[in-house]
Amino acid sequence: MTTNKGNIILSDVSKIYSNGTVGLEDINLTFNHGEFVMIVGLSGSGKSTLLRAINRLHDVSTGTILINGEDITNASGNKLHKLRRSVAMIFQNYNLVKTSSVYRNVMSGRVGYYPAWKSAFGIFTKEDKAMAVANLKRVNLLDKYYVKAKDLSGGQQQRVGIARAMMQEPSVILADEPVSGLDPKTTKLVMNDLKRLNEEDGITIVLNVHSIGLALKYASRIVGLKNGRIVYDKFIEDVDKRDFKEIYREAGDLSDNGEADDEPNNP
Ligand SMILES: Nc1ncnc2c1ncn2[C@@H]1O[C@H](COP(=O)(O)OP(=O)(O)OP(=O)(O)O)[C@@H](O)[C@H]1O
Repeated sequence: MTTNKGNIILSDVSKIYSNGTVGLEDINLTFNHGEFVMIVGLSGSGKSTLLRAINRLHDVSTGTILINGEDITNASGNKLHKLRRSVAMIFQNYNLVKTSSVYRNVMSGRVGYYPAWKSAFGIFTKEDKAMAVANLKRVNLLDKYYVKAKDLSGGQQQRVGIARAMMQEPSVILADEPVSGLDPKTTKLVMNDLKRLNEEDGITIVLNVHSIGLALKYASRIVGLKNGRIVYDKFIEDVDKRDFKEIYREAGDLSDNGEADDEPNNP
């Protein structure tokens, strides 16, 4: 039996913001189960718009997006709720409740499985509490269980964000510049956590990044955006480093291409 789990298909997707700005134009892309896709492009090229369209944080103007074989662009009610649950999101600014404990933040990833009143009172099953412990272990932060999010470093907060994402039992993780602002060593820890989830759990990962160095090091596929359009799409084995000059050239800005990152090596 074939399964669509972890597949994302965008067909003829465009996004025009209400002020007339074109966020995305004629995007046709298929991400398959288990891919680690890194989206590169200059600031304003449409990377965040793409991720927000995939989990329907905003509506697209035209086109359709299938997640696990189901159309999220027209979904509502229970169907939308279930589709969103299968797509976890990791944010640049971590999006944690800073005054809450690590445990509470991680458990909040589970609320999609509970009626609102139960999660509001923090009523979770033993199994789900055990899942929180297991996910904190996976990101090596179990010792921070009771610590408030605000007392963690940026890298630790992002890894709590990853543990929280895992509580959704997602088939897809969307990560919007999850390592921007982190130092190279911490970046490596966060990226290695994501790579491990991708390889061990087969979770499809779509990750926005400014750094070409990081994309070359971790991606199984690299997609380049410019002005809301796809200008590059290659599997890592077909990538030539020189290709990226093309993506960045027109803006005349090669300073932000990530070559200052640590050299590619095995994660
Ligand atoms: N809410 C909005 N309203 C109007 N225009 C927007 C909105 N959000 C984004 N845009 C515009 O859409 C285009 C794509 O923006 P987007 O944030 O997707 O780019 P990006 O590649 O993620 O940039 P960055 O790397 O800086 O995060 C830009 O021209 C941006 O100004």
